[in-house]
Amino acid sequence: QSGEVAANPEQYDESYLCPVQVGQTTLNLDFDTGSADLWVFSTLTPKSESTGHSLYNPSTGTKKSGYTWDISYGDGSGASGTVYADKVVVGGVTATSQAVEAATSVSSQFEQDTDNDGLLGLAFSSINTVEPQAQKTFFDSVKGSLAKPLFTADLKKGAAGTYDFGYIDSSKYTGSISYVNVNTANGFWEFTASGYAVGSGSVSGSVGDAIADTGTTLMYLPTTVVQAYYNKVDSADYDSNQGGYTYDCSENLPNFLISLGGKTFTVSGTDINFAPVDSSGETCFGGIQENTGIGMSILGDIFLKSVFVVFDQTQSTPRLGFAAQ
Ligand SMILES: O[C@H](COCc1ccccc1F)CN1CCCC1
Repeated sequence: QSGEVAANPEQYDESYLCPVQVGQTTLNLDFDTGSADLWVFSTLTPKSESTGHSLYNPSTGTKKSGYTWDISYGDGSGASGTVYADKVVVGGVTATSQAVEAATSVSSQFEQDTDNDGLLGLAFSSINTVEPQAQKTFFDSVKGSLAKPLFTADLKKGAAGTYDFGYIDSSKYTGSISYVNVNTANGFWEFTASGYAVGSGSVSGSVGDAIADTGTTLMYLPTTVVQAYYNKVDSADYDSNQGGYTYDCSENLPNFLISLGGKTFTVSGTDINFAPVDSSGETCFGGIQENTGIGMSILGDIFLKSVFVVFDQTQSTPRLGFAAQ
C-alpha cells in the first residue's frame, strides 16, 4: 500500500496537523518525527481538558489491559493514559491493529491548542513510552506492507504540505536527493550536519549532531552558529524574558545555508522570520535559536519547510534524504 495525507499549518506554522482516522473518528494529529507515541484526546480525557478537541472513543478498540503510557516533551509539555488496539488510516494507508494511546491527562499546552487532537510519532519505536511493553509506531506497523519502507515530508510556509507513505513523488522536489546515514541509538532520525554560512557564500565549520524533527517548530543550533547568524541582524539581541533572540519585525533576515550529505541547502531569511512576540507586531522572535541544554541540534519546521525529506528504511542502516523543494 501507499498514500498521501495533507499537513495543514497552524498559525505561524507553529505545527502541522494531518487528518487521521482512528477507530471511527477522524482526528487532526501532529506528525512528529521527534517522538514515537501515537496518542489522542479521548472520551477518557477529563472534560475540563478536552473541550474543543475531537475525541477518540475507545469503545471501538480493544483495551490492552494493564498497559499505560506517559510522555514528556523537550518543551515541557506532556500527556499520559491507557492503551487500545484499533484501526488507524493515514491517507488510505491502514494499520488494522495499531496501538492507540488514549489520554487520561494532558498538559496545558495541549489543552489550549484546540486544533491539535493528539500526536502521531514517527521516530523509532525504541523510544515509545508504553509500559510494560513498547508499542510500534504507525510507520513501523505498516512498513512491511508499504510499496517501499519509507515516508516523505513536504512541509510548506503558510500552506498545506504533504506526508507520503511508501513512495517518493519526484514532482515534489528539484535536483537530486542527497542522503545521510542515521544513527538510531537515541531513537531519533539523528545524523551529522556539516558546514554552514550566513547570508551567502561557501559553507564552513560544522553544525554537527542534529535530528530532523517535524514536531519542533524552530531550528535549535550551536551557540557559535546562532551568534554568527544574529551578528548579521542589526536589531537582534538575546532577550532572556522571551527565552531567545528577538529583532525588529521590520528588519529583513539573512538566509541560512547548511550542508547535508555534500549538498548545500538554503533556508530563506523570510522563513526564519518566525512570529511577533506580542500583538504590537514590533518585535519578532527568530526561527533560529540556541540548542543549549538540548544535547543536539534540532532541524525543525523552520528548516523542513524549505526542503523535501525522505525518511528511508529501505536499507539496513536508516537514512535521511534531502532535496530542495
Ligand atoms: O517538545 C517538542 C520540542 O522539543 C524540542 C525542544 C524545544 C525546545 C527546547 C528543548 C527541546 F527539546 C515539541 N513538541 C513535541 C510534541 C508536540 C510539540
